[in-house]
Formats: sequence, C-alpha cells, structure tokens
Amino acid sequence: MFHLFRHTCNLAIDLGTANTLVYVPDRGIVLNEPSMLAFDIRNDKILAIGQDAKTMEGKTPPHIVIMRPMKDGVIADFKMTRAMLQHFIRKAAKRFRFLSPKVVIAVPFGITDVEKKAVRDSACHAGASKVTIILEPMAAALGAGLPVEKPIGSMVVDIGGGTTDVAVIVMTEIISGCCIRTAGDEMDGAIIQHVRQKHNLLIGPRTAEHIKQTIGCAYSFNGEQHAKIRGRELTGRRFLTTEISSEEIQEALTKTVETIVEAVMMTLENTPPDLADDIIERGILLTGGGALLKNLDYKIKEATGLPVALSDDALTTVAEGAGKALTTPHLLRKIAID
Ligand SMILES: Nc1ncnc2c1ncn2[C@@H]1O[C@H](COP(=O)(O)OP(=O)(O)OP(=O)(O)O)[C@@H](O)[C@H]1O
Repeated sequence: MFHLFRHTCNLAIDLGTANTLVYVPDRGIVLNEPSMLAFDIRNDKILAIGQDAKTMEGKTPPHIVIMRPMKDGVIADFKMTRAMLQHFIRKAAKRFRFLSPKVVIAVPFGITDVEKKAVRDSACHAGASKVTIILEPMAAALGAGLPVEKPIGSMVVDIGGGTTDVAVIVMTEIISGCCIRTAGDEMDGAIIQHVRQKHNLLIGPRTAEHIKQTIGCAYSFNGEQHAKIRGRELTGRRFLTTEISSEEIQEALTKTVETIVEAVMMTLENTPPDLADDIIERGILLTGGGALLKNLDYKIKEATGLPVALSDDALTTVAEGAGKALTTPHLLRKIAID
C-alpha cells in the first residue's frame, strides 16, 4: 500500500539569502531554515545544512567554516548553493514522499542569467521534473494579496537579509524598481562596527542580529531601551559585559535605513504618473524580515508621505506568494522568467 502515499506533488521555494522556505499546496510552509552550511575545509566535506549549521555559527574550530552561499543577494558559491537547494528539496519531498515534483522558485530581483541557470540546474539535479523561476517581489505581492493581475499599480518593498527589492507592479509586470544589496545583513554589520568603535568590543553576527531584533529601531518614539551585550575586548584579552541603548543602535543603523528609503524614493520617481497615482492612494507594502526593524515603516512613511503597511507575516509572504503562483497555472505562466 506504500505506493498509495507516493504521488507527484509540487513545491514552491523562497530561496532567500538568509532563509529558505518550502511551501507545499494544502499543507502550507513545511520547511523554514537558514540558508547556511557548515563546511569542513580539512576534508572538503559538508557537515550540516540549514538550522543544524546555524546552531554552529560562531562556535566552530577554525577548519569548520559556516557559509552563507547566497550572501548579498547573489550566489556567492554555486557548488554550495546547489548542495543546499538539493538538500532542502529532498528533505521536503521525502517528508511527503513526492516523486519528481514540479518546483517554483522565487529568487532575488537582481539575479543574473548564470545564477538563474545554476538555480534551475540544482533543482533539476535534486529530482525536480520542471523548474519555474519567479522574482521575489512578484511573489511577495502575490503573497500579500495585492491585485497583481489588474490594471492597478502596487508597490512592494521586500527587505531581506542580503537585498532590498523595490518594485512597482501592474498587470503581472514589474514596471519600475530596483534591487540594492542593503538589507538585514548590513544592519548587523553596522551594529558590529558600532560596538567595536564605541565600546571597544568584538561581537559576532549572531549577537548583532539579536541586538537588532530586540532593541534595534529605525526611529524611536517611546524612550530608550537597553540590552546587555557580551564580547571580547578589542585591545585586551578579557571578556566584558556592557550595556547598549536603542538610541545608539538607531544611530548605527541610520545609513542603512537611509539607503533603503532612497531606493524607495528613486523607484517612485521612475514610476509613470498614472501608476504613481494608484500608489499615492493605495500606499506601499513592506515585507521581508528586514521590514520588521521597529519603526522602519514610519521612516518610509515620513520620507514618502505615503501610507505604508507591513505585511501580516513578513517572513513568509514570499513563500506564500510562490505557493499561490504554483497553484494558479495561468498566473505562473505570466510571471515566470526565462
Ligand atoms: N524582528 C526583526 N527585526 C529586525 N530584523 C529582523 C527581524 N526578524 C528577522 N529580521 C531580519 O530579516 C532578515 C531575513 O529576512 P528574510 O528571511 O525575509 O530574508 P531572505 O528572503 O532570506 O533574504 P533576501 O530577500 O535578501 O534573499 C535577517 O537579516 C534577519 O535578521
């Protein structure tokens, strides 16, 4: 009777630089793991992928390297990206005993043709019978329920780990937009830099990300918050604990926030007037994990003078949208990229 449970089913994947999510129709998101690998350079071997690799971050001996193969929104390491994608596809497919799934993959807006081919080949190698590639901002718009097929302009700002994609969409086309390599990772880098310079302390990306998510903000309304941080003295050998304030973090993140705001402003400037009119009326939708930085929506609202809304579940909107595309063939045909 085993064969009764084996059937061809399809998967939608949000291949993000920070997190990879896999969506299965009728089941929802079945896998959500960091886009990370642990690699042993002594014997050229992958030791762990996804969450298992993340738990090792910052805690490995020198010969084990924790890698983000899609750092900065581009495929920095083709071989590792392929291994990671194959692992996630096989993990999701095995869980549900799928045979040769059809796969829809959402990739960053700025992806090159060579990278697209690498993504396609990797998925085929992992057993996919057909691979369709769509762009993350289009998937985000779909996931958030924006009227992408209608002659109504919608604006999406997807702030991930490596990239921020800004797009104005109408009738399933991206009319104007840009992709910048400024997003959550850069915020973490700015925090590391700040703690180094102002507190003479060395902290890792894990600590920086934690600070960003707990007391980080783009604008402060209601008083300062504080957090304790531990790190190694830059000029010395001691491990110290110190306190850091939300105001300091806000200051450290100013440049990153301004760059994101500038990308939004630039896209608005390049948007045809009639579509701009729709956006003035309907506002801007923020999505992606980076959009969860406190009061970033306020900063964008302040700069543009437009209504700004944060999507309901910013970290899963792209995967949900890719899933919607997977289950709506006529729509998928329109938004698929070569
Ligand atoms: N509460 C939070 N506050 C601030 N940042 C957050 C929060 N939660 C998650 N993030 C950040 O969101 C980023 C990951 O977002 P997401 O998973 O949408 O990216 P991704 O899709 O993998 O990346 P990309 O779109 O660049 O391919 C990380 O930088 C993470 O630190």
